[in-house]
Amino acid sequence: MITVIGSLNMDLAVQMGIFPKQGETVFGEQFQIIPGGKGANQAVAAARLGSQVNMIGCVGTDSFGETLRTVLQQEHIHTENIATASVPTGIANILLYNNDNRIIVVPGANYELKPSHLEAVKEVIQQSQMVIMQLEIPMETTDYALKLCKEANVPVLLNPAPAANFEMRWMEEITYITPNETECSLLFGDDFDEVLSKYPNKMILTLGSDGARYFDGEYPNHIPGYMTNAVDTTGAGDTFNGALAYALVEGQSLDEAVYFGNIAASLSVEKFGAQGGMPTLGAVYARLAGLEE
Ligand SMILES: Nc1ncnc2c1ncn2[C@@H]1O[C@H](COP(=O)(O)OP(=O)(O)OP(=O)(O)O)[C@@H](O)[C@H]1O
Ligand SMILES: [K+]
Repeated sequence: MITVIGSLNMDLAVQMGIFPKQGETVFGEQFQIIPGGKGANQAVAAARLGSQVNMIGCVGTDSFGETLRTVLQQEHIHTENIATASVPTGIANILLYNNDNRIIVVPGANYELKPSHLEAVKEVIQQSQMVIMQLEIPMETTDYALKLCKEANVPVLLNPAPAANFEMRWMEEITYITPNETECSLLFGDDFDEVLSKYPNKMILTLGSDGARYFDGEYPNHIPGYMTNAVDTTGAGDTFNGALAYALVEGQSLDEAVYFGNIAASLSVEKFGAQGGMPTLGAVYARLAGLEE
């Protein structure tokens, strides 16, 4: 069982041809309501590959909260440990204009996920084979989750996004950390070779279409990405994290698991949306088989 402790958001995306000025009202071209949040996305990525996934998070009592639960249930994710708070469900308001995007995130219920809730579902967390986290929940909750995992020796995969919510002292408690280049520069510095060599077999730096790198204790290791025609890279990082966790729990080596993560993420960028493009195990194996021919 993989447990994800993280955010659930409803993404509200408006596509527009004219951006409103102050005080102005304009007509938009398209509106979409899309389930998201890094926590929920990574849970879906792992579940679609066949992992048993337990989601721990917090939604509001509104209809978005209900929908987000239902969407996860349809992916066979356990939702009984998702708390409900009397504040609105987290949302991301996405304004798409002229190939540009402006995003406003209101964390809402995600910030009501408190250590007391983790304490209440402690057994589930401590019986997991791996816990996946990101940083869209309160820092005190991340602290508490790491403490519970350490107590029970549960490996933790942490995706440090958004980077501003990261604490360096967590490095000792984390088993794997998966920054992208921006997050790595911000938190650890620009000299990636040096940074990676400090955290052997622990830090996996993702490089977009170039794949990912890590230091294996002896040598730097670059696992190239799978070249494909990207339609929408939203959710690539989330797919990579979910797939990496799936593969590690299945007993793959770090090398194999990163490769598997790259392949899964490459499939995700071929389709629109974050959760929409996440592949099944069959799709990943089909691409792997194609590579072996
Ligand atoms: N254009 C692409 N083609 C193939 N694979 C890709 C592409 N973009 C991303 N990937 C895969 O997704 C992984 C994560 O991508 P990236 O390093 O951009 O993370 P990210 O910034 O967290 O992603 P995002 O925020 O776009 O979801 C990469 O390691 C790679 O495996
Ligand atoms: K996508």
